[in-house]
Amino acid sequence: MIHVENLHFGYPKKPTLFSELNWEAPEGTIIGLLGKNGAGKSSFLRILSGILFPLDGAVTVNGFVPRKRQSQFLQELFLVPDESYLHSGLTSLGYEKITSPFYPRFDSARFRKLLDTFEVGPTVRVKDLSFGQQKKVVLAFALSSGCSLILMDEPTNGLDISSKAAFRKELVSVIREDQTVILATHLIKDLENTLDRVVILDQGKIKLDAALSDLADGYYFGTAAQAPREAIYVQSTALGVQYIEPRKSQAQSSINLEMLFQGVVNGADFSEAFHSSKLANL
Ligand SMILES: Nc1ncnc2c1ncn2[C@@H]1O[C@H](COP(=O)(O)OP(=O)(O)OP(=O)(O)O)[C@@H](O)[C@H]1O
Repeated sequence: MIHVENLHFGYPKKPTLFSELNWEAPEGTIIGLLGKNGAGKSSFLRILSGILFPLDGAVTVNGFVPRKRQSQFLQELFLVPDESYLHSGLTSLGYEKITSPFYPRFDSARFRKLLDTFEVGPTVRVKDLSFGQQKKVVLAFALSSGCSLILMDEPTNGLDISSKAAFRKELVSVIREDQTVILATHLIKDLENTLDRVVILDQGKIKLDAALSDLADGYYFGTAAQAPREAIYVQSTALGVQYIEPRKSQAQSSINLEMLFQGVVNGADFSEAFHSSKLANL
């Protein structure tokens, strides 16, 4: 559903952000796009949305070229930006009224239910909502949009602890099997137990693109007093070490996304024991 081939992109008078970036995303997955501040996550989502244009290379989404912004493309894509863009005089229901006609599969009952779950009054004006509450209006809309591709830029930024938990719960329960969601964030822990795939963007390249199930199959995430010999990444804790090693006979462990991220950006080699995923650009 998403094909990115030899993408080259940079802002004027700035160093190149992406060069020869290749990526494919299957339909029906919840993908975490992880990267440090400034890695280019927002820019990547904007390129997929057709708001920014590649300098070179080819990008297609659902068979459409995003930069053409055709109506059939736009009605199947919803982008939740990091910053709030709601008009201050609107209420949530007013926002729904003017925006939902662009999305043929929009589910109004779900939107209202999600506003209730997120504890946002539907008739309160945007100017009287906090940043986090405004974000929840847009997240509720995105989850009700019915779009085949939903892009969320730092979705949990500004949400309190219980709202983050509510968002995670709703995300995994309302997304249909044919919908793809890309969640871009540097707040990695916020996405735990929601993702099917993880993509790590670093230094202009996709350093890891892997299904969580493959990671759990191929690697063991453990703690010990000392690192085992075969560990590919180790970090010290107050009580000893946390480590990642190729999984042998151990039962599957739960994946520590933060440690995975640190391992990847610090150059840990995930290629040897990991045949079933794509390790693009390595
Ligand atoms: N409109 C712009 N004009 C010029 N440079 C920009 C523009 N937007 C972003 N950049 C630069 O591009 C780089 C990537 O920015 P981007 O916002 O895509 O990264 P990010 O991974 O989303 O970061 P963060 O996690 O901090 O939101 C940064 O160096 C940023 O300064």
